This record gives sequence, structure tokens and C-alpha cells, in this order.
Amino acid sequence: MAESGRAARGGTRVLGRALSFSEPSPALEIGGGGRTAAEVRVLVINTGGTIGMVPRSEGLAPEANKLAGALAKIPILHDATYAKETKLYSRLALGDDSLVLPLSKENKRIIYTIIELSPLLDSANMTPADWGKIAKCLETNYEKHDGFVILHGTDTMAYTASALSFMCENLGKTIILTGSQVPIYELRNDGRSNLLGSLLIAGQFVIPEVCLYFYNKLYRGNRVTKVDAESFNAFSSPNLPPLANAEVDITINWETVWRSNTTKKFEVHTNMNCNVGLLRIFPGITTAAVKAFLQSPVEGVVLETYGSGNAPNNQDLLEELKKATDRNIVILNCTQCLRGSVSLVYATGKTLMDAGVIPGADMTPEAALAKLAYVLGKPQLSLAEKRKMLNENLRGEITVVPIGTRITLKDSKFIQGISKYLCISRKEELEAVRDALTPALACAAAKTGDLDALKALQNMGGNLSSGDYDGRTPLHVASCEGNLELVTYLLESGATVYAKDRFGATPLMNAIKFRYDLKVLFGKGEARCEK
Ligand SMILES: NC(=O)C[C@H](N)C(=O)O
Repeated sequence: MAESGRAARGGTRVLGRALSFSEPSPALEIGGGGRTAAEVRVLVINTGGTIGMVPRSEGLAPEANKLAGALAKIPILHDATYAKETKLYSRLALGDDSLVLPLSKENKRIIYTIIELSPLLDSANMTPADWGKIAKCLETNYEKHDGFVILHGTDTMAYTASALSFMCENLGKTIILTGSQVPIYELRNDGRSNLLGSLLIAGQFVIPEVCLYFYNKLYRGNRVTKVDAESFNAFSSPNLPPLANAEVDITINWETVWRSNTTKKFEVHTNMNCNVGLLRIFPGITTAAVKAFLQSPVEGVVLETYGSGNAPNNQDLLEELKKATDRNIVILNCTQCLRGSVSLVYATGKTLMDAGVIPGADMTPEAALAKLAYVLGKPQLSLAEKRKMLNENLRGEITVVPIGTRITLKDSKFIQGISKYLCISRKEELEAVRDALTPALACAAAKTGDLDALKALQNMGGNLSSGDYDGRTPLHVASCEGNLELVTYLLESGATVYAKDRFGATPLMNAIKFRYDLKVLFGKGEARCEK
């Protein structure tokens, strides 16, 4: 490493003032097009998995304290010259576990710090207690970083991603799980590109979800399942298209990104109920086997049924399920099919509902199990409240068909007028016009306090979190204006308080600059206002 982190610790002054982790780093260099490049901070939590494994006599196993040193020697993953020339280590009081990427196409410098959990695990050995460790690590480091990457084995990555999606409550930053099929230390491997893609997305885009990045695609974490043990293309998200594609450019599918409508502070819920399980129906399954499975201490079961949620119309078996739900055991119905949803088209599915089984829509079994563990781990809730929560879409884990209130692009008089003038009619072109105009129109509406205009733009599918040419979002503008009604509406619509404009300023910093009372303006999420 060009400038030793250890040697440089302690000297944290730059431009005549001390830097704290929560302040934006100063713009330090001239990037492409003469613009200044901003530094962002990403935390990498290494939990183990093939990505950091080495061959041992008993087979591949994780090796502790090796990753950061190895990555420091890979130029696409560490720019030693930049670190030296900008005195990165002394300036930010970094240790040898921190590295910096070369300048990104988007003109950002992503500085990442690797924390290793101990012991590093093959993900086959992961338990809910390990999910809790990861969640706590995220909570402790939340305010100090712009985004998070979790290195994890692929075998149970879909389970951990699902679990973390529920455990992370009121999430406002990007969390990405990734790993590889071949160790990053091998000549030909998928670890480098998976890590690089994850860092670039976590550092540059606010996608407030627990995601999974693999083989050039970013998925919603609770929608994926591992489908291939040998291909680099190991994951599939059968019921939801990717959130982003990293091709020549990184394209974010903003319409698919989940936005929670809460202004509460980020926190993690680590009390997962472990008395849950997966029971896969198969031809000839005996009532005795089902009865044995449903005995104490089991409190929740994901029943993996056929097709659109069907189980045999075996009266004894249905009776056992009914007896279990009468004993307050919660049973969630998911399909064994890779794609599609549980529905009530067949009598064989309807009888399960009559036995008190909850339809799990198009949830993956991994997501359903994690959701059960999460909901049943909330002792303050009544059984009715838990059942209600299981039916709800908590983190985008199920597909909810919108009930016809949305104005389509073609219904909008404004877009109609423009498209007529420009002679366009294709959906993609209309969307491109909408996406190009939304930031400017929404910022103008935020300036003038026009809530109806903001609502209309949102109804057309416009992304109210998108920034204008300076990266300024409607929330930046409404914060500058101190407009409580608009700020509340935007936050409840999922606008992020962490969006940074070209100058590195967030809406919170704008509100502080204009001396507004943050607790009044940003509601209950006081800790989110600390920045
Ligand atoms: N590719 C992998 O990471 C598989 C490994 N067994 C794990 O899940 O930790």
C-alpha cells in the first residue's frame, strides 16, 4: 500500500478543519469533463463464502485477514496513486483495511473499508444468529457510510438477503450482498467483477433496499433464489425483473425500486423466531409425517405446495393442518414452482385456506421463511396482527397488482401534448420524455409548493427521487424552502434524505443551512437528521 494507514493515523486535518466520518469529504480532484470528483464511503462486511476462500486439504475454506491485502494489489480495486497523492490514509484516519477505487465514470471516488466477521463462514453454516451479527454491524456503522456491501457465500445468500430485508426497518441506504462461485484469488474468477459492480452501485445510487448483485445484475434480495451451482450466473429473480443492469452503463430500473413510506429512524430487529420450518408437499406424503412436523416447538411453517398453491384433498392431512392452525401455528402457503403465484383457482388450494393457511402470493420459500421468523419474532403483536402482517407486502417481497387508479402516461394531457408535438407514441419514448422532464418539473413544483403537481407527476410514474442536472431532488428544494407539507409528502413517498447533489449536499444539509428545525421538518427520524 503506497501510504500506510497505520503510520498515518491521527492526522485528520484537511483544509484547516477536522473531518468527521459523517461529513461529506471535500472535492479533491478534477474528473472527466473538468468536474470535481466527490468521495463516498462504503462499508464492506466480509462474512465468508467462496469469494475469499483458499484450498485446504479438506477442501475450500475461508481465510481470515487476507482479503484487504490481496485487493490492495489489484489496480481495478485499489488506486494506490490516488491514495498517496491525496494523503487519503492520514486525511481520513484510515487503516490498512480501507481501499479506494479508481475514479468512476460517474466521477466518484469510492473509498471502502472492509470489516471481517469472525469466524468467516461457509454460508452453509450460517444461522439466524449470524444474520443478527450482520444486522448489528449495519446498525452500528449506518450513519458513517453512504452504502454497504456484504460478502457472503452463495449457498444461503438468498436466505440472508431475505432475512436482512425484514430485519432492516426504515432502511434509507443501499445494502448489497454479493460473493462468487470462484475465489477472488484465482486467475479466472467472478469475484472481482461482482465486488466491483456492488461497490459502484452501493457507492453511487441510493436504492433503499437489501439487494443482491451477481453476474451484472442487481436484484431485490428477497426475490432471489440460487438456481445454478456451477454457472457464474447463479441467481434468478423469477417474479421481479432486476433493479439494475450493469452493462456498458449501469441502468437502474427506478420504477421497480422499493421505497418505504416512513420517516422513522433506521433500526434493526434481530429477534428472529427460530421455531419455523419449510415443509415440501410431495405425492404420497403421509398424514403422520405432516403431524410429526407440526409438533411443538414449531410455531410457523412454510408449506411448499404444487402449482398455484395446491395440496392433496386428503381429509386427514387437511384435518392435521386445521388442528395446527387452531393451536396458533402459522402456516404460509408458497408454490414449489420457480415462477408464479399462489391463487385460489383450484379447489385443492381453496381447502387450504379453509384450514387457516395464509396464501403467500409469489413469495420465494426463502423470503417466506424469513418473513415468518421476523413476524413471529415480534412478541408485542397479537396473533391476528401477525397474520395480518404476513398478508401484507412489507419489503416488496410479494407482487401487489395495483387497483386501477394510476394515470397512465397516455392519459396525461401534458405528456400527450408533448408527444403529439414530438410525434412519438411508443411507450418507451413516452417514458423517456417523462423521465427527462420529471426532475425539472418536480423541482419547480417543490419550489412553488405545488403539491398537486407533485402528486400528478407521481401518478404518471415519475420518480420523485430523481435529481436534475445538478443532482438536486425535489426534497432538496422543499428543504431549502422549509415547506413542511411537501417535505412530509416526499418522505412518505419514499424520497431519500441521503441523496447528494453535485456539491455533495443532502436535503438535511440544505435544511440546516437555511436554519429550519429538523425535528419539525423531518419528523420522527431525528437520528437521520444528525448529518
Ligand atoms: N459459492 C459459494 O460461496 C458457496 C459456498 N459453499 C458458500 O456458500 O459459502
